[in-house]
Amino acid sequence: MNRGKLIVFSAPSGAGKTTLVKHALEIFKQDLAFSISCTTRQMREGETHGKDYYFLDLEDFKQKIEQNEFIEWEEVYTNNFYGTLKSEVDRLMDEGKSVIFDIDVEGGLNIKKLYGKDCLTVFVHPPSINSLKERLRARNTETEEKLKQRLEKADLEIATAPKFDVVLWNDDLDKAKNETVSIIRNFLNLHHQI
Ligand SMILES: Nc1ncnc2c1ncn2[C@@H]1O[C@H](COP(=O)(O)OP(=O)(O)OP(=O)(O)O)[C@@H](O)[C@H]1O
Ligand SMILES: Nc1nc2c(ncn2[C@@H]2O[C@H](COP(=O)(O)O)[C@@H](O)[C@H]2O)c(=O)[nH]1
Repeated sequence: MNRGKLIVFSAPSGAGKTTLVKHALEIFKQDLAFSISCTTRQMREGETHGKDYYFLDLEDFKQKIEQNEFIEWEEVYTNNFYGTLKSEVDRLMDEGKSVIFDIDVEGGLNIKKLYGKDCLTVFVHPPSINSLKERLRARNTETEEKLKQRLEKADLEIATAPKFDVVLWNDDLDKAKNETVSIIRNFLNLHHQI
């Protein structure tokens, strides 16, 4: 069986990576699977354990770090840990799927270092910092303090864009969705009708 490839979507919070990754998963149902990360942050309304994330308490997360279960992990925001499990990626690749990741910029670049040319890194670029603020406010998932924490990192995160294989501007959402499909179709050599 052919081993799949890896596609990483990274961006500052609010740029739209989750939206675009979900679209890709709908379009490439047969070929692509989502790497479900572990996190210690609180579950949001509408999220499901084992679908959006594996929601762990800090003790369990730290145990997994000690047992070397993560390919990469980060304390992305103060007291909120996120990590990609080796077992998750192996399981999906053993099924012959390519794997798509929605992870922060450091994690994304670390995965690229590990997998090299089998991995495509996509930086989702917001039109402006102000657009991040507006989108996060409209998403209504963060307190003002958490929103500030997320926005404070955005400039530094945007500065890493040139390190990614592809920079995808997410201004007009339909256009960004179409670009997402064409980037993935090319990388996975899926030239059949979808
Ligand atoms: N092009 C766009 N125009 C306007 N709103 C958008 C656009 N793309 C995404 N959004 C909206 O912006 C909000 C943030 O998008 P999303 O949750 O996908 O971002 P994210 O990068 O995954 O953020 P986080 O890192 O915080 O999880 C969502 O409510 C989404 O519906
Ligand atoms: N380094 C990693 N970053 C991850 C992982 N899973 C998610 N994330 C990133 O964290 C922030 C915040 O996510 P949210 O769901 O709380 O809004 C965002 O940039 C995610 O992409 C991971 O396994 N490793």
